Amino acid sequence: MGSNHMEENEQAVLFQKEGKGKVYVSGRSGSGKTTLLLKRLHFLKEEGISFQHVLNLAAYKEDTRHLEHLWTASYDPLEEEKGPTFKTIYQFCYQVLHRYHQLHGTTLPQVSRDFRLQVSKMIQEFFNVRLNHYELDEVYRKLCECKGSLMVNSEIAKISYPGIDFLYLYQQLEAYKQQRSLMSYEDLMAQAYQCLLKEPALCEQLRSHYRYIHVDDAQNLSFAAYMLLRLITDDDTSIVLFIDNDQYAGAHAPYRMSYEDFQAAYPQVRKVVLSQNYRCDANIDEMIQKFMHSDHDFQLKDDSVVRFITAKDLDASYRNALVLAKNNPGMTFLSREHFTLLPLADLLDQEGIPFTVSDFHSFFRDDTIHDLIALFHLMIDPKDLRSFVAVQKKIGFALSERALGEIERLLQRDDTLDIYSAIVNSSIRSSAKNRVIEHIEQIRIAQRLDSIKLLLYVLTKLHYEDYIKAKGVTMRNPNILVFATMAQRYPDPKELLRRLGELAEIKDDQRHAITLYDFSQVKGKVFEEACFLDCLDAFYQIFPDQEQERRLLYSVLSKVSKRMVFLVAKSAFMQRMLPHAFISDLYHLMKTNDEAPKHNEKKEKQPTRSNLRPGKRIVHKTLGVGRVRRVFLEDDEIEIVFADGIAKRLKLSACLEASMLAFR
Ligand SMILES: Nc1ncnc2c1ncn2[C@@H]1O[C@H](COP(=O)(O)OP(=O)(O)OP(=O)(O)O)[C@@H](O)[C@H]1O
Repeated sequence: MGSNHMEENEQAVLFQKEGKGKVYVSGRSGSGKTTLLLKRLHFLKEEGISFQHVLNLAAYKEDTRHLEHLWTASYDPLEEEKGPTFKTIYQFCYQVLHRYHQLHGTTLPQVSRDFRLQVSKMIQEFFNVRLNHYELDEVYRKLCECKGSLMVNSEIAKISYPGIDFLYLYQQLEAYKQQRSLMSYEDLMAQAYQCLLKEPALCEQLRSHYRYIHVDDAQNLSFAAYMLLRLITDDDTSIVLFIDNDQYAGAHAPYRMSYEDFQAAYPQVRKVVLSQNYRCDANIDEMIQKFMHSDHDFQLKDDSVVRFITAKDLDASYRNALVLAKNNPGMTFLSREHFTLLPLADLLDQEGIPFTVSDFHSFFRDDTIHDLIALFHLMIDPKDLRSFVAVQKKIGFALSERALGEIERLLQRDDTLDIYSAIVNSSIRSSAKNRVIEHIEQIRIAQRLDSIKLLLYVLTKLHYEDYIKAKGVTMRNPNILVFATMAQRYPDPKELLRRLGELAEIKDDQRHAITLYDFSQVKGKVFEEACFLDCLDAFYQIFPDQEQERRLLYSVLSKVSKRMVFLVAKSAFMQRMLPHAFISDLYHLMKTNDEAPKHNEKKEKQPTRSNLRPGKRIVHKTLGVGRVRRVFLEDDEIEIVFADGIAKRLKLSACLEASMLAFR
């Protein structure tokens, strides 16, 4: 009661006559920030302020739609009046740039979402360094940060990354974009700011037009965006940030604006702190608060709102999801990675259970999957020249274009030949021929293998694994595990290919009951009941920076109000799987709660090779506090994520012998 009353008093700053002032509204997920924003807009309307002079910014398009929907539902159910408009910061910056280029008669560059591929090529070309998916992600984020934080060259030059001259890379990327008249989302914000600096008249126009600025989910803004807002505000402009710095902020160089920084930018800022969680069940709220803040005083009353279900393998885990879907038509299924939804979509489709899945076709666009499908086609049909051409270099056959041309002619002339007999009959150099001949017998035997054995065969015996390894893809990668799950489900390779073909045709726009989303699609959505499909370490290796991963999981968890289920599998594709460290944390948090006070006070045992398990909180004598992420007993290594979110691999025996580790 007391705190509610306090909050009301604090909120009153948002409802002063004429609604002026600068306010920093900070509140965790579900604390009512968006609700308060809408209430404030309604208040301004009642005060007679025209929405024309109000700029409402949100992070994503999905959020703007959600806000429009909420406004109509709460304040204008009959849709009688023109309501407030909501824009993303990117839309706003684009409009600023558009005006600027119109004034100068220049052409506005095109916005392109992602330059990752280009950056990867540049790194290979200039520094002869091949980065895997995660390393590339890290470098790309740093590049984005340089732009979003308006860094000057001398600051960029201080960034170090093994084998890469960072400033040179940054400058090359800039030159690449400029030559092609392209820009990224970070450029959009930085350029809009720079254009306003150069064009005071445009700045003044915007300043006198927008007298009220609201930013929902302000944790997503970049530093450049904040600087831009600074330019279009004066002493009389009201600017209100609604912010939760715990939540995952998007990929476009987010800047965590603290209250102190905001205060430094604007004198006389007021602060409103919202501390309730109106959305989630109290026990879920306890769990997510403890998950984000280890010092939170954890008080759990009922752990039944959160369930963990372990299956013997990944296929069985998806079957558990199917049972949940049958019994709970209102349940939403969430996955960390987009295409890990595919095996569930397959089961739902088989059972005729209506579902909606938004574009899991990335699975079919994935290079490795493309190759595996071609390899399977080739194994089933040794005359399939198209598939052979697509993969032959990747499995070390390395036949020249000329040789392929000759094989094609031989096949056309004699339809009793398959590719391998054509190669034997051809005039191709014997060294090249022999590379294929040594496999022919086995390839013919492989035609009779079941899908899983065939997958193993192409990966190991045909050495496709060597090819993907060089690109940083291992047998534990989600795409391989999903393919293997489907292979296990459809033992006949022909049937497997047929089914994958069918699934590739499933359209995105089905309007059905059960919904399947990956984490990136959760924006602007809330759920009563959710099942987390792929809670495995192998599926969560997305951000090298674990703090980001934690924030992302927190943002998703906090959108589930009543009940959640986590699915874990013990194995996949004959490999032992581990639950992701964060899911393990949640599990231990919920399950050990009963004994927690007594148990925790007892001194933990000394760490040993057998009790150092993923999720354990430890202290390292020199590196400080951290959490065990993985233990590689065979390699005598332990991977620990330290407080700064960076994972380090250490020699396990050295740590134990020198008593470097203790449990927390
Ligand atoms: N004062 C309140 N009393 C009761 N319910 C509230 C109150 N404020 C908000 N709610 C409800 O709580 C839920 C969460 O509110 P809201 O979406 O505004 O939170 P939020 O802080 O914006 O969350 P997020 O950061 O996750 O977007 C909504 O269902 C909303 O209707």
